[in-house]
Amino acid sequence: MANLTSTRPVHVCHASLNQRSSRKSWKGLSPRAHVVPGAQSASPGLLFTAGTRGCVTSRYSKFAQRKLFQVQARAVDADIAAPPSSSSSAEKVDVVVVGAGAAGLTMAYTIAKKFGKEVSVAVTEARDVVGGNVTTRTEGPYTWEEGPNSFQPGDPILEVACDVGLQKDILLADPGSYRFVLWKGALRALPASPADAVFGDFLTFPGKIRAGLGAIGIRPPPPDKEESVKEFVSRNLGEEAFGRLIEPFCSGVYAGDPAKLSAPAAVGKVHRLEGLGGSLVAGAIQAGKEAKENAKPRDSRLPEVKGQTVGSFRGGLKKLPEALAAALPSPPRLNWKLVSLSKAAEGTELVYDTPEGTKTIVAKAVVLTAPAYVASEVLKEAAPAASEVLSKFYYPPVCSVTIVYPQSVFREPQHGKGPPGPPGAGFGQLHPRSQGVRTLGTIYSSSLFPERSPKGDVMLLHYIGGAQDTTLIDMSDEEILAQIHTDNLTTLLKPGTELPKLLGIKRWPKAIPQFNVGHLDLQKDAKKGLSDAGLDGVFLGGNYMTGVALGRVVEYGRDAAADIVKYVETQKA
Ligand SMILES: Cc1cc2nc3c(=O)[nH]c(=O)nc-3n(C[C@H](O)[C@H](O)[C@H](O)COP(=O)(O)OP(=O)(O)OC[C@H]3O[C@@H](n4cnc5c(N)ncnc54)[C@H](O)[C@@H]3O)c2cc1C
Ligand SMILES: C=Cc1c2[nH]c(c1C)Cc1[nH]c(c(CCC(=O)O)c1C)Cc1[nH]c(c(C)c1CCC(=O)O)Cc1[nH]c(c(C)c1C=C)C2
Repeated sequence: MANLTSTRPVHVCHASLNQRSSRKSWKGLSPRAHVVPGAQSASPGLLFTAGTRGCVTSRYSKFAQRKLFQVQARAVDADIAAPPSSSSSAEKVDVVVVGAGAAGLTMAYTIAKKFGKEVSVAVTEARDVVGGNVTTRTEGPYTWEEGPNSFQPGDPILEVACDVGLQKDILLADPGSYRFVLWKGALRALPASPADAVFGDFLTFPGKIRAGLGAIGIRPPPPDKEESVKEFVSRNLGEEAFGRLIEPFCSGVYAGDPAKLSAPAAVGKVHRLEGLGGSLVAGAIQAGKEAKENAKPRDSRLPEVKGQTVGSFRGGLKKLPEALAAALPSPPRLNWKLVSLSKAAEGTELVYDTPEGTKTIVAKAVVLTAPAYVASEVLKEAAPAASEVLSKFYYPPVCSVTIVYPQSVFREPQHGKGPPGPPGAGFGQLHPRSQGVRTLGTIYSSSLFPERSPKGDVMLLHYIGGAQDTTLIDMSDEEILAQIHTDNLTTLLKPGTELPKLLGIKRWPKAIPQFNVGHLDLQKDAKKGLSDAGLDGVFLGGNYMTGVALGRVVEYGRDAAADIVKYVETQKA
């Protein structure tokens, strides 16, 4: 059996968009294979594998290629931020955004849209595809996500989606989509509201009393140190609420370890409430008042968002990065891997490894949206202290596994809300580490977005691995599939159900940055390290700085664009 490890390099095909130096060269196909450290490895599914191993190009939709081609042609004609024809002369650009994930593309799009006349912007991307963690796949009648499965439909991400023409493609899942937690052999629906928590059977009677008293402030006072999520929640709401509610939540957002995650950094919105009102309940009332006072009129293009819904796009999440990339005045430079940064007379010099050799850009401002471990590497020479701090952000491995069972193999669950898959309503289920199931959680993909798989098929997305199970990634595809199926037999399936159809296993050797105790200090120290090295024009915009939610990185890209432009203007003055 193949034993794929986290250190396995990924060879990225180049035979797609090649959009550099000269008018002629974009058509050229470079045969050179390129190793991209930090790029994520994709294991092809056992079902649809032919010819796709290691070649990400095939996943890039023809539509997006055509769109980028059109934009490319426009950009070349207008000579917008066109790179120099000679590799020896450094190109000059006002803002370079490193990384064409959701954050970088939103940042570049916003700068171009709002400030495009005054400020030039270029996006550079190490891989041959845009989207970063957002990697939707379509094979035959199935469409599935390998990274994020959906987003919280906050106004910023919805507004950006409308701006780039996706208004009609926004999908909001059934607002009654239950989140289930496995507890003592049964799946139990997570309380959807405080009233549910009080009157439902998710917590025992003593557990409810403890949580209720703690929430109104009858609990030990905050200690004089940064608490972990486990400490903070156990102190405020009791051990039971922690184990049944918050421990699985930490898996479902960070794939993390709640004994290590920092309360102020990882669950800042809840942590803040205690300080705001003296207790969680008083703080929530105060925060509600503040939110009402600060509410802005809502953009009329945005859909109404009801209940516990989550969002995506027709065709999958990748539609957003593709639409952002297509709306840029000059397309992202794919296969441009940043290797180093240094201070230059007119700003910051960026050195790239590209299929045409080494290229250099000098920028007034640089926004690094690549992961912290990449930022650490490229800053080694120019800012050793910042580089050292950036190497400390921890990203555990996670695998995402999408499979299909026929509807007939599911048991009728005790919760009475129907089995996964239409017409059963549900978002998915989480498995606390204490419950003896290795899979972290399962998204009911075909319940959430039924048009992504044929009727009668139940498509499930599993996440497995994380901060408390780091050796999972060393297992073979067959072993991972067998583990997922065993776990499904425990939680969902009729005994004797046969192995499912496997659509794909995606290995994320470094998945999600952990906002562990000390995270806020690391963030401050990383910024200070840059400033001490004289790199004031280099901005850290990765999700380890902004927050991990997809909606949050888009919000950052949109809202921080003005600050970057302001900085550029001070440099031009
Ligand atoms: C398995 C998984 C599940 C998730 N589930 C959810 C979810 O359900 N909901 C949710 O809201 N969020 C989820 N997230 C989190 C969310 O997807 C990410 O936080 C978000 O997509 C990060 O976007 P970004 O643009 O900040 O970074 P990235 O997407 O990491 O983009 C950074 C880009 O930088 C590029 N790059 C790297 N090195 C270089 C270099 N040297 N030179 C140039 N470019 C470089 C990368 O190739 C990449 O394209 C999930 C994440 C993972 C991994
Ligand atoms: C089990 C692994 C993971 C699942 N999703 C993620 C991981 C690591 C990543 C993730 N999920 C959410 C976010 C965004 C958080 C935000 O602030 O918007 C991220 C980065 C959303 C989310 N998913 C679940 C919950 C409870 C949340 C928070 C907000 C919400 O209620 O929607 C639950 C959940 N996540 C996963 C599963 C299987 C699952 C089941 C109920 C997968």
